[in-house]
Amino acid sequence: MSERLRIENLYKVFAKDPGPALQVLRKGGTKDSVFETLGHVVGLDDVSLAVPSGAMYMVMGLSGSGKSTLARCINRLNEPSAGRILLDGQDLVPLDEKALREVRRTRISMVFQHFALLPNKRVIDNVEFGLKLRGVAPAERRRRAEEVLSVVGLGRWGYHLPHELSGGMRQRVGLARALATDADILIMDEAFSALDPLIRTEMQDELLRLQRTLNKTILFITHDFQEALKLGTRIAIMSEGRLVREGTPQSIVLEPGSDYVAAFTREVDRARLFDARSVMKAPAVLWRGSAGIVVGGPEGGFLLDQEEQVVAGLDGAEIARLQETGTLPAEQAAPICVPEATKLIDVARCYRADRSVGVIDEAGRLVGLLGAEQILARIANLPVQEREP
Ligand SMILES: Nc1ncnc2c1ncn2[C@@H]1O[C@H](COP(=O)(O)OP(=O)(O)OP(=O)(O)O)[C@@H](O)[C@H]1O
Repeated sequence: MSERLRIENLYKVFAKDPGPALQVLRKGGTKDSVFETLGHVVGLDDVSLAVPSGAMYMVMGLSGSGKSTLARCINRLNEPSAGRILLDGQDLVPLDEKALREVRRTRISMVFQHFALLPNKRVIDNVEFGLKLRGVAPAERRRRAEEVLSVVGLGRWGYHLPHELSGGMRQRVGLARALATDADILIMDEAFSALDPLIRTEMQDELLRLQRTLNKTILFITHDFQEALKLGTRIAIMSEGRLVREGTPQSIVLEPGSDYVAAFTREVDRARLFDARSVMKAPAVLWRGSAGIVVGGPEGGFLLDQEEQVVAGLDGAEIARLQETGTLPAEQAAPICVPEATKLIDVARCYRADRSVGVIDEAGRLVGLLGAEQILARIANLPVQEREP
Protein backbone atom coordinates (compact mmCIF):
# COMPACT_ATOMS: atom_id res chain seq x y z
CA MET A 1 0.00 0.00 0.00
CA SER A 2 1.54 3.31 -0.99
CA GLU A 3 1.67 6.25 1.36
CA ARG A 4 -0.41 9.42 0.86
CA LEU A 5 0.28 11.55 3.87
CA ARG A 6 3.37 11.67 6.04
CA ILE A 7 3.86 13.87 9.08
CA GLU A 8 7.44 14.36 10.16
CA ASN A 9 8.46 15.78 13.56
CA LEU A 10 5.54 18.16 13.69
CA TYR A 11 5.37 20.71 16.50
CA LYS A 12 2.74 23.29 17.29
CA VAL A 13 3.25 25.80 20.07
CA PHE A 14 0.59 28.46 20.53
CA ALA A 15 2.96 31.41 20.89
CA LYS A 16 4.11 34.34 18.77
CA ASP A 17 7.65 33.06 19.03
CA PRO A 18 7.63 29.26 19.42
CA GLY A 19 11.48 29.10 19.44
CA PRO A 20 12.09 28.90 23.23
CA ALA A 21 9.31 26.30 23.69
CA LEU A 22 10.72 24.21 20.83
CA GLN A 23 14.09 24.24 22.52
CA VAL A 24 12.59 23.00 25.79
CA LEU A 25 10.62 20.24 23.98
CA ARG A 26 13.61 19.11 21.93
CA LYS A 27 15.63 18.76 25.13
CA GLY A 28 13.00 16.39 26.50
CA GLY A 29 10.69 18.93 28.14
CA THR A 30 6.94 18.30 28.20
CA LYS A 31 3.78 20.26 27.50
CA ASP A 32 3.48 20.87 31.26
CA SER A 33 7.07 22.01 31.71
CA VAL A 34 6.75 24.43 28.76
CA PHE A 35 3.61 25.88 30.26
CA GLU A 36 5.21 26.18 33.70
CA THR A 37 8.43 27.81 32.47
CA LEU A 38 7.23 29.87 29.49
CA GLY A 39 3.45 30.06 29.82
CA HIS A 40 2.97 28.73 26.30
CA VAL A 41 0.51 26.01 25.34
CA VAL A 42 1.92 23.08 23.37
CA GLY A 43 -0.53 21.61 20.86
CA LEU A 44 1.79 19.10 19.17
CA ASP A 45 5.10 17.74 20.40
CA ASP A 46 7.20 15.96 17.79
CA VAL A 47 4.43 14.02 16.02
CA SER A 48 5.42 11.71 13.16
CA LEU A 49 3.09 9.34 11.36
CA ALA A 50 2.37 7.89 7.93
CA VAL A 51 -1.08 7.39 6.45
CA PRO A 52 -1.22 4.71 3.77
CA SER A 53 -3.38 5.18 0.68
CA GLY A 54 -6.95 3.98 1.28
CA ALA A 55 -6.49 3.88 5.06
CA MET A 56 -9.12 4.83 7.58
CA TYR A 57 -6.56 6.34 9.91
CA MET A 58 -7.93 7.17 13.34
CA VAL A 59 -6.36 9.77 15.62
CA MET A 60 -7.60 9.15 19.13
CA GLY A 61 -6.93 10.66 22.54
CA LEU A 62 -8.47 12.47 25.49
CA SER A 63 -9.66 16.04 25.31
CA GLY A 64 -6.75 18.43 24.86
CA SER A 65 -4.33 15.77 23.62
CA GLY A 66 -3.82 17.58 20.31
CA LYS A 67 -6.05 15.72 17.84
CA SER A 68 -7.78 18.76 16.38
CA THR A 69 -4.54 20.71 16.31
CA LEU A 70 -3.04 17.93 14.21
CA ALA A 71 -6.02 17.95 11.81
CA ARG A 72 -5.92 21.74 11.59
CA CYS A 73 -2.16 21.78 10.95
CA ILE A 74 -2.55 19.37 8.05
CA ASN A 75 -4.57 21.81 6.03
CA ARG A 76 -2.85 24.72 7.72
CA LEU A 77 -5.84 26.16 9.57
CA ASN A 78 -3.20 26.07 12.31
CA GLU A 79 0.31 27.12 11.30
CA PRO A 80 2.82 24.42 12.33
CA SER A 81 5.72 25.65 14.47
CA ALA A 82 8.16 23.09 13.03
CA GLY A 83 8.14 19.90 11.01
CA ARG A 84 6.95 18.67 7.65
CA ILE A 85 3.56 17.61 6.27
CA LEU A 86 4.07 15.64 3.09
CA LEU A 87 1.09 15.02 0.82
CA ASP A 88 2.14 12.62 -1.92
CA GLY A 89 5.70 13.68 -1.15
CA GLN A 90 5.03 17.44 -1.40
CA ASP A 91 5.61 19.45 1.79
CA LEU A 92 2.54 21.60 2.54
CA VAL A 93 4.25 23.70 5.22
CA PRO A 94 6.07 26.16 2.93
CA LEU A 95 3.09 26.62 0.55
CA ASP A 96 1.86 30.17 0.01
CA GLU A 97 -1.80 31.15 0.50
CA LYS A 98 -2.71 30.61 -3.17
CA ALA A 99 -1.18 27.14 -3.41
CA LEU A 100 -2.76 26.26 -0.09
CA ARG A 101 -6.23 27.27 -1.26
CA GLU A 102 -5.77 24.97 -4.21
CA VAL A 103 -4.81 22.06 -1.95
CA ARG A 104 -7.86 22.68 0.26
CA ARG A 105 -10.19 22.85 -2.72
CA THR A 106 -8.94 19.89 -4.65
CA ARG A 107 -6.99 17.49 -2.49
CA ILE A 108 -8.00 17.69 1.17
CA SER A 109 -11.61 18.00 2.36
CA MET A 110 -12.70 18.47 5.93
CA VAL A 111 -15.84 17.27 7.70
CA PHE A 112 -16.45 18.90 11.07
CA GLN A 113 -18.43 17.87 14.13
CA HIS A 114 -20.90 20.70 13.65
CA PHE A 115 -22.19 20.48 10.19
CA ALA A 116 -21.28 24.07 9.27
CA LEU A 117 -23.98 24.14 6.60
CA LEU A 118 -25.17 27.47 5.23
CA PRO A 119 -28.62 27.64 6.84
CA ASN A 120 -30.38 29.71 4.19
CA LYS A 121 -29.06 27.68 1.26
CA ARG A 122 -30.72 24.50 0.06
CA VAL A 123 -29.00 21.20 0.68
CA ILE A 124 -27.89 20.93 -2.94
CA ASP A 125 -26.38 24.44 -2.86
CA ASN A 126 -24.48 23.49 0.28
CA VAL A 127 -23.11 20.41 -1.44
CA GLU A 128 -22.16 22.43 -4.52
CA PHE A 129 -20.43 25.12 -2.52
CA GLY A 130 -16.88 23.75 -2.76
CA LEU A 131 -17.30 23.09 -6.48
CA LYS A 132 -18.53 26.63 -7.04
CA LEU A 133 -15.41 27.95 -5.31
CA ARG A 134 -13.37 25.81 -7.65
CA GLY A 135 -15.10 27.40 -10.64
CA VAL A 136 -16.88 24.23 -11.80
CA ALA A 137 -19.65 25.08 -14.31
CA PRO A 138 -23.22 25.15 -12.89
CA ALA A 139 -24.58 22.14 -14.83
CA GLU A 140 -21.58 20.00 -13.94
CA ARG A 141 -21.65 20.91 -10.26
CA ARG A 142 -25.40 20.21 -10.07
CA ARG A 143 -24.85 16.78 -11.62
CA ARG A 144 -22.03 16.01 -9.22
CA ALA A 145 -23.99 17.24 -6.17
CA GLU A 146 -27.01 15.13 -7.09
CA GLU A 147 -24.76 12.14 -7.53
CA VAL A 148 -23.08 12.42 -4.12
CA LEU A 149 -26.37 13.18 -2.36
CA SER A 150 -27.72 9.92 -3.66
CA VAL A 151 -24.51 8.15 -2.59
CA VAL A 152 -25.15 9.26 1.01
CA GLY A 153 -28.84 8.35 0.79
CA LEU A 154 -30.23 11.88 0.49
CA GLY A 155 -31.20 11.85 -3.18
CA ARG A 156 -34.65 13.26 -2.45
CA TRP A 157 -33.55 16.00 -0.04
CA GLY A 158 -31.48 18.27 -2.28
CA TYR A 159 -34.11 20.98 -2.56
CA HIS A 160 -34.86 21.25 1.16
CA LEU A 161 -33.29 23.66 3.62
CA PRO A 162 -30.87 22.28 6.25
CA HIS A 163 -33.25 22.95 9.18
CA GLU A 164 -35.77 20.54 7.64
CA LEU A 165 -33.27 17.70 8.10
CA SER A 166 -32.38 15.72 11.23
CA GLY A 167 -28.90 15.97 12.78
CA GLY A 168 -27.82 12.69 11.17
CA MET A 169 -29.07 13.82 7.78
CA ARG A 170 -27.26 17.14 8.09
CA GLN A 171 -24.07 15.28 8.90
CA ARG A 172 -24.61 13.25 5.73
CA VAL A 173 -24.83 16.56 3.83
CA GLY A 174 -21.47 17.51 5.36
CA LEU A 175 -20.07 14.21 4.15
CA ALA A 176 -21.62 14.67 0.69
CA ARG A 177 -20.06 18.13 0.48
CA ALA A 178 -16.63 16.68 1.25
CA LEU A 179 -17.13 13.86 -1.26
CA ALA A 180 -18.32 16.22 -4.00
CA THR A 181 -14.97 17.96 -4.24
CA ASP A 182 -13.31 14.72 -5.34
CA ALA A 183 -10.52 15.37 -2.90
CA ASP A 184 -9.14 11.98 -2.13
CA ILE A 185 -8.02 12.85 1.38
CA LEU A 186 -10.80 13.44 3.87
CA ILE A 187 -10.14 14.80 7.34
CA MET A 188 -13.08 14.10 9.61
CA ASP A 189 -12.81 15.94 12.92
CA GLU A 190 -15.15 14.31 15.47
CA ALA A 191 -17.53 14.10 12.53
CA PHE A 192 -20.05 11.88 14.32
CA SER A 193 -19.51 12.93 17.93
CA ALA A 194 -22.54 15.21 18.17
CA LEU A 195 -24.97 12.58 16.92
CA ASP A 196 -27.33 10.42 18.98
CA PRO A 197 -25.85 6.96 19.61
CA LEU A 198 -28.13 5.14 17.16
CA ILE A 199 -27.63 7.64 14.36
CA ARG A 200 -23.95 7.66 15.11
CA THR A 201 -23.77 3.88 14.64
CA GLU A 202 -25.73 4.25 11.42
CA MET A 203 -23.30 6.91 10.12
CA GLN A 204 -20.31 4.76 11.05
CA ASP A 205 -21.79 1.84 9.11
CA GLU A 206 -22.54 4.18 6.22
CA LEU A 207 -18.97 5.45 6.16
CA LEU A 208 -17.61 1.88 6.17
CA ARG A 209 -19.98 1.03 3.31
CA LEU A 210 -18.97 4.11 1.31
CA GLN A 211 -15.31 3.52 1.94
CA ARG A 212 -15.50 0.06 0.41
CA THR A 213 -16.33 1.62 -2.95
CA LEU A 214 -14.75 5.09 -2.70
CA ASN A 215 -11.44 3.99 -1.25
CA LYS A 216 -10.51 7.48 -0.03
CA THR A 217 -7.68 8.11 2.38
CA ILE A 218 -9.38 9.23 5.58
CA LEU A 219 -7.90 10.78 8.69
CA PHE A 220 -10.60 10.52 11.32
CA ILE A 221 -10.30 12.32 14.65
CA THR A 222 -12.18 10.85 17.60
CA HIS A 223 -12.05 10.74 21.39
CA ASP A 224 -13.97 7.44 21.33
CA PHE A 225 -11.79 4.34 21.34
CA GLN A 226 -14.71 2.08 20.35
CA GLU A 227 -15.25 4.26 17.28
CA ALA A 228 -11.54 4.07 16.49
CA LEU A 229 -11.64 0.27 16.72
CA LYS A 230 -14.76 -0.04 14.62
CA LEU A 231 -13.67 2.22 11.78
CA GLY A 232 -9.90 2.19 11.87
CA THR A 233 -7.43 0.33 9.73
CA ARG A 234 -4.78 2.01 11.90
CA ILE A 235 -5.01 4.05 15.08
CA ALA A 236 -2.68 6.75 16.42
CA ILE A 237 -3.16 7.54 20.10
CA MET A 238 -2.23 10.98 21.39
CA SER A 239 -1.52 12.28 24.87
CA GLU A 240 -0.25 15.74 25.87
CA GLY A 241 0.50 16.61 22.25
CA ARG A 242 2.54 13.47 21.67
CA LEU A 243 1.81 10.38 19.67
CA VAL A 244 2.13 7.62 22.26
CA ARG A 245 1.04 4.51 20.34
CA GLU A 246 0.36 3.70 16.70
CA GLY A 247 -0.74 0.48 15.04
CA THR A 248 -3.60 -1.69 13.91
CA PRO A 249 -6.60 -1.96 16.26
CA GLN A 250 -5.73 -5.56 17.12
CA SER A 251 -2.07 -4.80 17.84
CA ILE A 252 -2.94 -1.87 20.11
CA VAL A 253 -5.41 -3.88 22.19
CA LEU A 254 -2.97 -6.75 22.37
CA GLU A 255 -0.01 -4.61 23.39
CA PRO A 256 -1.13 -1.21 24.66
CA GLY A 257 2.42 -0.38 25.79
CA SER A 258 1.38 2.06 28.55
CA ASP A 259 -1.24 2.46 31.28
CA TYR A 260 -2.72 5.42 29.39
CA VAL A 261 -3.47 3.27 26.33
CA ALA A 262 -4.37 0.17 28.39
CA ALA A 263 -7.12 2.15 30.12
CA PHE A 264 -8.90 2.59 26.76
CA THR A 265 -8.67 -1.11 25.94
CA ARG A 266 -10.31 -2.47 29.10
CA GLU A 267 -13.89 -2.44 27.89
CA VAL A 268 -13.11 -3.75 24.43
CA ASP A 269 -15.17 -6.66 23.16
CA ARG A 270 -12.22 -8.87 22.24
CA ALA A 271 -14.36 -11.55 20.62
CA ARG A 272 -15.50 -9.01 18.05
CA LEU A 273 -12.08 -7.41 17.56
CA PHE A 274 -9.69 -10.32 17.17
CA ASP A 275 -9.79 -12.62 14.20
CA ALA A 276 -8.87 -16.25 13.66
CA ARG A 277 -5.48 -15.37 12.21
CA SER A 278 -4.45 -13.51 15.37
CA VAL A 279 -4.63 -16.62 17.58
CA MET A 280 -4.37 -19.64 15.32
CA LYS A 281 -1.49 -22.04 15.79
CA ALA A 282 0.52 -23.60 13.02
CA PRO A 283 -0.75 -26.98 11.82
CA ALA A 284 1.58 -29.82 12.88
CA VAL A 285 1.79 -32.89 10.66
CA LEU A 286 0.69 -36.05 12.56
CA TRP A 287 0.51 -38.61 9.80
CA ARG A 288 1.25 -39.06 6.09
CA GLY A 289 -0.20 -41.77 3.87
CA SER A 290 -1.56 -42.46 0.42
CA ALA A 291 -4.91 -40.90 1.46
CA GLY A 292 -3.20 -37.57 2.25
CA ILE A 293 -1.78 -35.80 5.30
CA VAL A 294 -3.32 -35.44 8.75
CA VAL A 295 -2.49 -32.30 10.70
CA GLY A 296 -3.66 -31.28 14.14
CA GLY A 297 -3.27 -32.28 17.77
CA PRO A 298 -4.98 -34.17 20.61
CA GLU A 299 -8.07 -31.99 20.35
CA GLY A 300 -8.70 -32.79 16.69
CA GLY A 301 -7.32 -32.31 13.23
CA PHE A 302 -7.83 -32.43 9.49
CA LEU A 303 -7.17 -34.71 6.58
CA LEU A 304 -5.62 -32.75 3.70
CA ASP A 305 -5.14 -33.86 0.10
CA GLN A 306 -1.84 -33.45 -1.72
CA GLU A 307 -2.76 -29.83 -2.63
CA GLU A 308 -3.24 -29.02 1.08
CA GLN A 309 -6.97 -28.63 0.60
CA VAL A 310 -9.04 -29.77 3.57
CA VAL A 311 -10.89 -32.99 2.86
CA ALA A 312 -12.28 -34.04 6.27
CA GLY A 313 -12.23 -33.30 10.00
CA LEU A 314 -11.08 -35.72 12.69
CA ASP A 315 -12.04 -35.52 16.36
CA GLY A 316 -9.73 -36.17 19.32
CA ALA A 317 -10.63 -39.90 19.56
CA GLU A 318 -10.00 -40.43 15.82
CA ILE A 319 -6.63 -38.71 16.10
CA ALA A 320 -5.67 -40.93 19.07
CA ARG A 321 -6.69 -44.05 17.11
CA LEU A 322 -4.76 -42.88 14.03
CA GLN A 323 -1.63 -42.41 16.12
CA GLU A 324 -2.03 -45.85 17.70
CA THR A 325 -3.02 -47.91 14.68
CA GLY A 326 -2.08 -45.77 11.68
CA THR A 327 -5.59 -46.11 10.20
CA LEU A 328 -8.00 -43.39 9.22
CA PRO A 329 -11.67 -43.66 10.24
CA ALA A 330 -13.82 -45.29 7.56
CA GLU A 331 -16.48 -42.58 7.82
CA GLN A 332 -15.03 -39.08 7.75
CA ALA A 333 -16.82 -35.98 9.01
CA ALA A 334 -17.07 -32.69 7.12
CA PRO A 335 -14.38 -30.26 8.34
CA ILE A 336 -15.19 -27.06 10.26
CA CYS A 337 -13.15 -24.30 8.62
CA VAL A 338 -13.22 -20.49 8.67
CA PRO A 339 -11.37 -17.82 6.64
CA GLU A 340 -8.45 -16.08 8.38
CA ALA A 341 -10.33 -12.81 8.95
CA THR A 342 -13.24 -14.44 10.80
CA LYS A 343 -13.83 -12.73 14.15
CA LEU A 344 -13.54 -14.96 17.22
CA ILE A 345 -17.20 -14.45 18.06
CA ASP A 346 -18.08 -16.17 14.78
CA VAL A 347 -15.42 -18.85 15.26
CA ALA A 348 -16.97 -19.59 18.67
CA ARG A 349 -20.37 -19.97 17.03
CA CYS A 350 -19.21 -22.79 14.80
CA TYR A 351 -16.94 -24.43 17.40
CA ARG A 352 -17.71 -27.99 18.51
CA ALA A 353 -16.24 -29.74 21.53
CA ASP A 354 -13.45 -32.22 20.74
CA ARG A 355 -12.84 -30.65 17.35
CA SER A 356 -10.40 -28.12 16.02
CA VAL A 357 -11.53 -25.30 13.79
CA GLY A 358 -9.40 -25.06 10.66
CA VAL A 359 -8.28 -21.65 9.39
CA ILE A 360 -8.00 -21.41 5.61
CA ASP A 361 -6.46 -18.82 3.33
CA GLU A 362 -8.01 -17.36 0.17
CA ALA A 363 -6.88 -20.35 -1.85
CA GLY A 364 -8.63 -22.70 0.60
CA ARG A 365 -5.35 -24.02 2.02
CA LEU A 366 -5.20 -24.80 5.72
CA VAL A 367 -2.97 -22.21 7.41
CA GLY A 368 -3.83 -22.69 11.09
CA LEU A 369 -5.80 -24.46 13.77
CA LEU A 370 -7.94 -23.12 16.57
CA GLY A 371 -9.17 -24.87 19.69
CA ALA A 372 -11.29 -23.58 22.56
CA GLU A 373 -8.06 -22.86 24.44
CA GLN A 374 -6.83 -20.24 21.96
CA ILE A 375 -10.23 -18.62 21.54
CA LEU A 376 -10.92 -18.34 25.27
CA ALA A 377 -7.40 -17.18 26.12
CA ARG A 378 -7.62 -14.29 23.66
CA ILE A 379 -11.11 -13.27 24.77
CA ALA A 380 -10.08 -13.40 28.44
CA ASN A 381 -6.82 -11.56 27.67
CA LEU A 382 -4.58 -14.41 28.81
CA PRO A 383 -1.36 -15.40 27.05
CA VAL A 384 -2.17 -17.77 24.19
CA GLN A 385 -0.32 -21.03 24.96
CA GLU A 386 1.30 -23.00 22.20
CA ARG A 387 0.66 -26.67 22.89
CA GLU A 388 2.78 -29.49 21.52
CA PRO A 389 0.82 -31.76 19.19
N1 LIG B 1 -6.00 28.51 19.31
C1 LIG B 1 -5.43 28.02 20.40
N2 LIG B 1 -4.74 28.81 21.24
C2 LIG B 1 -4.14 28.31 22.33
N3 LIG B 1 -4.17 27.02 22.68
C3 LIG B 1 -4.85 26.19 21.89
C4 LIG B 1 -5.51 26.63 20.72
N4 LIG B 1 -6.11 25.56 20.12
C5 LIG B 1 -5.82 24.50 20.90
N5 LIG B 1 -5.07 24.87 21.95
C6 LIG B 1 -4.53 23.99 23.00
O1 LIG B 1 -3.83 22.93 22.35
C7 LIG B 1 -4.01 21.73 23.07
C8 LIG B 1 -4.58 20.68 22.12
O2 LIG B 1 -5.91 21.06 21.77
P1 LIG B 1 -6.78 20.27 20.72
O3 LIG B 1 -8.03 21.04 20.50
O4 LIG B 1 -5.94 19.93 19.57
O5 LIG B 1 -7.10 18.94 21.53
P2 LIG B 1 -8.10 17.79 21.16
O6 LIG B 1 -7.38 16.53 21.46
O7 LIG B 1 -8.63 17.97 19.80
O8 LIG B 1 -9.24 18.04 22.24
P3 LIG B 1 -10.85 17.93 22.11
O9 LIG B 1 -11.15 16.45 22.00
O10 LIG B 1 -11.32 18.53 23.39
O11 LIG B 1 -11.23 18.71 20.89
C9 LIG B 1 -4.92 22.05 24.24
O12 LIG B 1 -4.11 22.21 25.38
C10 LIG B 1 -5.58 23.33 23.85
O13 LIG B 1 -5.87 24.10 24.98
